[in-house]
Amino acid sequence: MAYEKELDAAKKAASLAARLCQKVQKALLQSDVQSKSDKSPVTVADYGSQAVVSLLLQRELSSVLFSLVAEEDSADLRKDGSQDILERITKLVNDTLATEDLLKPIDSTLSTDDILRAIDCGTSEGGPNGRHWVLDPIDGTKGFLRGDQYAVALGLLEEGKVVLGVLACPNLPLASIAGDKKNKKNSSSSDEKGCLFYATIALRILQMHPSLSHLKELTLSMIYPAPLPMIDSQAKYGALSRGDGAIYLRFPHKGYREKIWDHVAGAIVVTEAGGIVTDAGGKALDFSKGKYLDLDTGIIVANEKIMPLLLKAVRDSIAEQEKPSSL
Ligand SMILES: Nc1ncnc2c1ncn2[C@@H]1O[C@H](COP(=O)(O)O)[C@@H](OP(=O)(O)O)[C@H]1O
Ligand SMILES: [Mg+2]
Ligand SMILES: [Mg+2]
Ligand SMILES: [Mg+2]
Repeated sequence: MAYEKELDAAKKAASLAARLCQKVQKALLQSDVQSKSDKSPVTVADYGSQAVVSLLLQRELSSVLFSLVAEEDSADLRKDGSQDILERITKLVNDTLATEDLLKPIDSTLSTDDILRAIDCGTSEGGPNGRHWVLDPIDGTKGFLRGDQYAVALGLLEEGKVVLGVLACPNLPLASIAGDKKNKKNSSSSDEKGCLFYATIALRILQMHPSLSHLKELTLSMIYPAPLPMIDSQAKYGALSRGDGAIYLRFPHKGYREKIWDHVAGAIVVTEAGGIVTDAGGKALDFSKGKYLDLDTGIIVANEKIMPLLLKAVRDSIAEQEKPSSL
């Protein structure tokens, strides 16, 4: 199978990073001193997750050329007064790595400098040539803070195309989130949470992986339309890929520039499940332009039956809004 080694490494990295995030989210929710405006636990988890993925991918793949386009960088951690937070992140990463029975064990305790370096491996600009890993260490920061949905989203670009994606969604129920009673009645696992979606190009049949026991893996099939509750992060792409819903429309405010790490992993998970991801003009997303997506108006995700009608409805609606008012 193409990308087998890369997929194994990516699943392991995203699962382990998700474990780190779960630990921080649990502590955040249990903390008496928690205040809604306190963003520091998110920061710790974002940096920690990015360091874990960066370290794991490099150890498992040991390739000379390693390019990672990731959301976070270490600039703030290098400023005066950041030593405490950096030490917290370093401990968190070391503790997380120590819990894993890694094929190639991380042999020594990592220093704060090792952590800074691992985070800064993610400063690649991406682009149309070669291989680039793309990481959102915590997608859905708002959901994470609320104790709700978030995802560790990791993808691989080859010559500008997405060839692999992994979405670890620790809080996403295994059962459909569509409120579909028929679906839930037959499921003994409706209270279980934690999903790992993954796809490589042209891999449609997915298997269980025993070493990833804390996140269940899911076979993808994008078929059933149903209304979904609002959820944060690329867990939306995961939910659509398994048929919880059939349409995802994302129309940010004018001038907002979408980043590739918010869509790479989700896009391949959906397309390999038989769905389509385009911009409002019906063009496939182009991940080859660097960190940002250059797209027309918004992002539309649907299955192939609905897509033509949906695109027309979106275009009509945009045209209607742009019509000069008769008043
Ligand atoms: N005003 C805005 N419009 C659209 N997307 C935004 C936004 N502000 C932030 N985002 C991006 O949307 C992502 C969350 O997506 P969603 O809204 O689907 O949960 C955020 O990822 P992070 O949480 O990784 O920063 C962030 O990159
Ligand atoms: Mg994001
Ligand atoms: Mg993020
Ligand atoms: Mg962010």
